[in-house]
Amino acid sequence: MESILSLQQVSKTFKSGNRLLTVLDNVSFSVPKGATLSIVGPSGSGKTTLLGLCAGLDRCSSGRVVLQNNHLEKLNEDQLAAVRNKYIGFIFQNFQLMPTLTAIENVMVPLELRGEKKVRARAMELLDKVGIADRSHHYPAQLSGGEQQRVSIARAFCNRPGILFADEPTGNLDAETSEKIVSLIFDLNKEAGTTLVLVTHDGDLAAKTQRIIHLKGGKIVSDKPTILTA
Ligand SMILES: Nc1ncnc2c1ncn2[C@@H]1O[C@H](COP(=O)(O)OP(=O)(O)OP(=O)(O)O)[C@@H](O)[C@H]1O
Repeated sequence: MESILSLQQVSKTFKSGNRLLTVLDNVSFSVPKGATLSIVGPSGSGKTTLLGLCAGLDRCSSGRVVLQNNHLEKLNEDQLAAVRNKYIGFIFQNFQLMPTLTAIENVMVPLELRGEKKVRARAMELLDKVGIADRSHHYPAQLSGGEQQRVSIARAFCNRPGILFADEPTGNLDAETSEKIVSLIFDLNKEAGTTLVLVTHDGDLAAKTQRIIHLKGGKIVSDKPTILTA
């Protein structure tokens, strides 16, 4: 099956004083279009760093990241931004909404950057889909954590991304809100055929994806299909 994402021998090192810290060590895997995948592992194992490299938010020290036939290491910052805008949605654990913009404006920004027309109507449609159309004129500080996460999901889906990366999408939410957010992500995922790559500490959430990659000390220690019970 065609891959939307492929990593080949990816390593990431950081300088710490005069020492080199290897955070990702020779990581390789491919993700077929439309698949769902979780990346799990202990704190500090490199999960967030890996997601950032896959999404073109950061660059690897060696190796290759190929996303939708684009070799990310060969792109300059503007080209990377264009690839992110065209193919990628990203949901952060701490939402990362712009505090000075209302909910609807937060969703409109990426649409405007793409030069789309009727952006307000489209943003409203997305807020409606995630169930917070009635909060569209609230600023992030006036929204609960779950509501902010819904806005960030609407924003992540606004460019109809081929692939969605979510870093602990339910990490800051209570159990009930988490459940709603998870079904929202998987529903939107099914509807649009979006590939889903999640980082999570939540075993139940990981078990909902088709495959689980386990990282330890920056290396893949297992990469297996999930045994789906439902
Ligand atoms: N910019 C940086 N400079 C130096 N070290 C960094 C940098 N970013 C991350 N690291 C280190 O890389 C390691 C992996 O961090 P990362 O955030 O990817 O782990 P994680 O698996 O996502 O952890 P958690 O589950 O706690 O979020 C950590 O030891 C961290 O301190």
